[in-house]
Amino acid sequence: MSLTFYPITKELYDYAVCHRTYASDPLMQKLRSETMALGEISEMAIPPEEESFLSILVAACNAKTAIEVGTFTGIGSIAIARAFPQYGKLVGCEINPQWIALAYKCWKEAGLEHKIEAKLGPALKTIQELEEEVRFDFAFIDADKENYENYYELLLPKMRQNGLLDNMFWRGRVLCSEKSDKDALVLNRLNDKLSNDTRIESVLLPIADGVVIARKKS
Ligand SMILES: C[S@@+](CC[C@H](N)C(=O)[O-])C[C@H]1O[C@@H](n2cnc3c(N)ncnc32)[C@H](O)[C@@H]1O
Repeated sequence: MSLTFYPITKELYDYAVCHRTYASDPLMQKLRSETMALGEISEMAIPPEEESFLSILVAACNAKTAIEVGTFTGIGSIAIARAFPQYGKLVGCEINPQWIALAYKCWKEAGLEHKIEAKLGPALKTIQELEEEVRFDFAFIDADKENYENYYELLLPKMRQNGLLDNMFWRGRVLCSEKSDKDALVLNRLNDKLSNDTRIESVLLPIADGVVIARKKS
């Protein structure tokens, strides 16, 4: 097995972030500065390269319906919704009304409010209450880690094709699964499960905080 990889530096990371399409998109820049102004909690937002990655993935698989579990201030939802064709629909699950209010403002500014339906409340309940026949082309799981496996199991039967799970490195803590670190244990167990799950084909990519792409097998 090849062990070839190139360790990333801050300079190389910044270089990568600058070298992408829409790197200086004014709407995203504005939303990012409003998110940063929230202080430490802004760390929850997906990084710029992941935002572009999401858009490209959604467009590449021609997704028209999607669900985001954990919407926060809306960066991921905008990245997904603007990659849709004319009639796409995203369900955005979020527990905190303050974040949804901020996201909604930006959806309107982006002219995407008709493509995104915010579902306020615990995402587990939202997903359980979806109509039986609802199906998604794409899912982005990015909320409370303790429920990641539940989100995965509930959404898999509803998926037509691809899904993405964020924070699967949990800032490196998946490597040292201390009993006290429940989220690291959950994610470590889920990484093991996903790589052996015959229902999907998956890869854990070393970008952002570790991103799993899972393709549902037909
Ligand atoms: C990492 S952030 C999501 C970042 C977002 N996807 C983005 O594009 O920037 C996680 C979000 O999940 C929300 N959240 C946490 N637990 C939740 C739950 N049980 N149900 C719904 N949302 C939840 C948090 O309020 C937070 O906004």
